Amino acid sequence: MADQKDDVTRIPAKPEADERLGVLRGEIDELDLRIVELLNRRASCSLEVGRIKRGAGDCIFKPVRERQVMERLLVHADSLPERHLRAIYREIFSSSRHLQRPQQVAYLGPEGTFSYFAGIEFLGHSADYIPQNDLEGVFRAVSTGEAELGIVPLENSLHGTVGQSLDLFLRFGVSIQSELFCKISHNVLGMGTSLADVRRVYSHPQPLAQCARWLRANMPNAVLVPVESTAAAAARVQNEPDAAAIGHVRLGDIFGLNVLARGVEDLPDNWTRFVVIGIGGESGGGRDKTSLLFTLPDKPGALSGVLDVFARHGVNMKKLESRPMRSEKWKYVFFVDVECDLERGEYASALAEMRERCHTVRILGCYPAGPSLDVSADLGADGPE
Ligand SMILES: C=C(O[C@@H]1C=C(C(=O)O)C=C[C@H]1O)C(=O)O
Repeated sequence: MADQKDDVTRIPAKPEADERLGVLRGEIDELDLRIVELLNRRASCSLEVGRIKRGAGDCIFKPVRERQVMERLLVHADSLPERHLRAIYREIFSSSRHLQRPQQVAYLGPEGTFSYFAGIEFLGHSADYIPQNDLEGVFRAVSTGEAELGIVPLENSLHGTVGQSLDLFLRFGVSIQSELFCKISHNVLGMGTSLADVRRVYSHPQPLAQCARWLRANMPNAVLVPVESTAAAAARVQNEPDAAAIGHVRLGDIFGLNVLARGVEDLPDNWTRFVVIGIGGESGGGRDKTSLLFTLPDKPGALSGVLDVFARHGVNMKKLESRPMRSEKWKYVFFVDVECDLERGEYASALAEMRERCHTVRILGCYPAGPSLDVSADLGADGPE
């Protein structure tokens, strides 16, 4: 009781509260003007950086620099939660890049795929997102210059490599500029209101695989139909009341569908690693990962010889994958991720040794280790901190 009374006495009387609100709002108005003035000054600096980059034929997107800017500022996050500061700066960077040169980002469309949300979450709203019908379209758009950047899924924590993405690196001379890890959650969406009425479930093969057990247990009679993307599945379902799509929860808003079941992935810790592809990339320090591919002579010890080069030079290998070469049957190309910048001077002799042992070595990109982002959040349901 005493507490309640104290609470009541602490609330200022109405005229007093109004006066205080007026003062606070006056302060906010003043601060906003200063923020905008500073943002304008920042934009002018960025425009000049852009002119210098264009003069030198340099790329616009500098993920290492962006990470440095962000890390320096996060130390100062105080009343503003870190997550909010990151979101604000994601948009400042997005605007800044756009001012330097409007950026087209190709992705596997249509709007509403996980690639789309990964792009927005990482590169912000000032880029122009150009949907492509398939992953090949994303690589092609970047290699022809139709898009400055592309966003492609490379691997999933439950289902491994997206083989098609790796294969496309063999056909297109694009490089990896950055990576990001996205938490993925799947939902069943349809025009109806009950799972029991669903006869067909459309989705991309990856989500169908990631939800296989749940689907067998909860929709045993539905036929699973693989299609080009999760959002393409949602588009189809608009005209088929006895069908459902599996994908991002916000496909419901985009395509006017009901969410029939949420979080239907077989294991909740479901992450996809995406990479941002472009032509060339950022040079200089601060890059802590390298992706490369190599082909080997057909003789005993060829692969172990390359792995030995890594071991002797203290290079930590994170991933090794072989894919068919396609141009020659029963020949393979190896894709490797290592935990260092292989273009740095200290690894020059390791690279030279590798080149001696391999038929071909191609560095796909050196880039900063990527952030982990939750792209699955239903923004409407995103509560306070
Ligand atoms: C301003 C620059 O260009 C881009 C925008 C950045 C920013 O707004 O801080 C940082 C890196 C680049 O992606 C820069 O290279 O410094």
